[in-house]
Amino acid sequence: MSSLQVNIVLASAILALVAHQLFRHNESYSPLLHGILVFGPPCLVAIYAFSFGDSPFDTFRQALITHIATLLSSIVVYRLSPWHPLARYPGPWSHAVTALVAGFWMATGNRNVHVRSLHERYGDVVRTAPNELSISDLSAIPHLWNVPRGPGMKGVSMSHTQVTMMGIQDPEEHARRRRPWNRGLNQAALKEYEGHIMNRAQLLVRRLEEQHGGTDLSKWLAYFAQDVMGDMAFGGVTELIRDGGHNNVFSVLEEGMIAAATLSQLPWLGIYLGFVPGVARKLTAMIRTMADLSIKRLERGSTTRDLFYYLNDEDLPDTPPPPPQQLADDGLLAVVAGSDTTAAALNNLFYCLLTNRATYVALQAEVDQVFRPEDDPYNAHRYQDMHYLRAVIYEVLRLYHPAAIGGQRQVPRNGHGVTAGSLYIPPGTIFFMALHALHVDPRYFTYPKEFWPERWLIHWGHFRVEDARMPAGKPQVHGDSFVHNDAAFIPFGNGINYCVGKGLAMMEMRMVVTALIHKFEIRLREGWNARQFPTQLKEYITSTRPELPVLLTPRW
Ligand code: HEM
Repeated sequence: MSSLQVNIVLASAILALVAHQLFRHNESYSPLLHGILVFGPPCLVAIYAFSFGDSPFDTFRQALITHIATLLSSIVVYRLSPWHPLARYPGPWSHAVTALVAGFWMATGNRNVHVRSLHERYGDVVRTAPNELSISDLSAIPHLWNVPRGPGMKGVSMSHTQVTMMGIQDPEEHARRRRPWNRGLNQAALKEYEGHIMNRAQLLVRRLEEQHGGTDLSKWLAYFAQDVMGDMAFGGVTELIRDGGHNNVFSVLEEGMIAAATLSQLPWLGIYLGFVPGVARKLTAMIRTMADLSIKRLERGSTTRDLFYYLNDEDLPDTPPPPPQQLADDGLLAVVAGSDTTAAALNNLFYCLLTNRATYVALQAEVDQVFRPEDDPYNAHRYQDMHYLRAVIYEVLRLYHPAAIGGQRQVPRNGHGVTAGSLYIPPGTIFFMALHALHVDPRYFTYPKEFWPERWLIHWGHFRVEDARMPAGKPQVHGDSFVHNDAAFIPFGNGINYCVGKGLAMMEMRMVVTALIHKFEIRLREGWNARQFPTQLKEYITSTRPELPVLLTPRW
């Protein structure tokens, strides 16, 4: 090797170490900056070698190889070193080396189960990626909700500049974008939507009455949730309950979800893929379809007060309307956050009911107490006193949380970090509140992995634990040994980013469950292996909806 070549290798290696430090201090998702840090130093070295008469192309190739090899080695060594800010937190070394491992788990749909197993092994705070913690420390969590959102949604949107409200990291900008959502989903607005939801629930019942010989309930529940969100977000673009699923514009959602979930762990990859036409086709189709629907809704104008009416500031005539791109982003968010979550929750709920006959019978008794055979079971006002129904819904949300990746946050890079109880989270750290792990933690819930709605009624003081029915095959629990910690149940999140659609979701779930239980005797199709359902349940951004074959017999 000539002395010039030695100089080239040395210079490239030193510049790579400098580039790593620059990148570490100014973490950015800008592809331009990444390009400068990766290709800039080898270019400088090539120019230097050229001045000595060396071929710039050969030098550039050699410098680039040295630069990338040194950069990667430096990153790996730093991430595993005791100087890394997250070095003190336990976790598998493979997760500390690269976020690709977390991306892999997300792509399998089993990330939550995996994270729960990591918490069982390593404790309440686990390093799940080089710069990421998962937190299930209940004393810390209440202090963490108002930390700004993490960068995951940049990957989902495949852009570092254009994200939905859920991806806005600046708290002030988020609060501004959230205002129309708050107006469009508050109690007064929900009252206006009741009629729409009732129409959809009535149509659902009528169509189910026609399904002689059985049907896949999962499909109908999804049609219901998607038609409702189509009404809310785009002024009624779909008639899935009426016409069936062919031409279902929302099927792109399901297809794009695996890519979206994976890229939420690897935002930089999502941003790069956004520049490559044809890659992540399904995700791009999902984003484009929702944008088209928003544009069509804008062109049609509003005929009714739906969520879009508020998102478009039509209730504030003196306010200029938001830019169309913002509406397209909001429409996409409404449909992803609002339809898939509710559909999955309903599907899981009926699975739990149909595999727990005693619970089904108890719920049916409550429904029959409130609604006589000749009554219409769509009166939302009367759901308020249906405590067993609420307990069943809560129990399903606890056990099978449908918004799997809720709760990602990032401590601002330019501050002092966040102290929450005994926990210190350094600046720049991304973290998740491990909702699923909390929901099934035996420190907070007795028989945590059992579907047992009675736990809520005991907790609310409706009866004593001694008088309660236990989960099948479980010994009777007495007095103080019953554990129920409400603070560990956070299905809709909390703080400034909590789920703005909670009221709508609860109204939809109450109405559909009450209507179906009131109108039908529902059984699982004979011979169907119910045990396969939980194994088919995957969590991407929202959970999947495995098939649920049922037989519905009208009761009256
Ligand atoms: C069972 C159903 C649902 C569950 C379990 C659920 C759960 C969640 C969770 C956990 C979050 C994240 C909170 C956080 O990061 O702190 C969230 C956010 C959100 N949800 Fe829901 N959700 C449901 C239904 C709905 C519905 C029907 C809508 C209606 C549009 C909706 C709209 C939203 C929106 C817009 C956000 C983002 C809020 C923000 O960024 O400020 N959700 N939801």
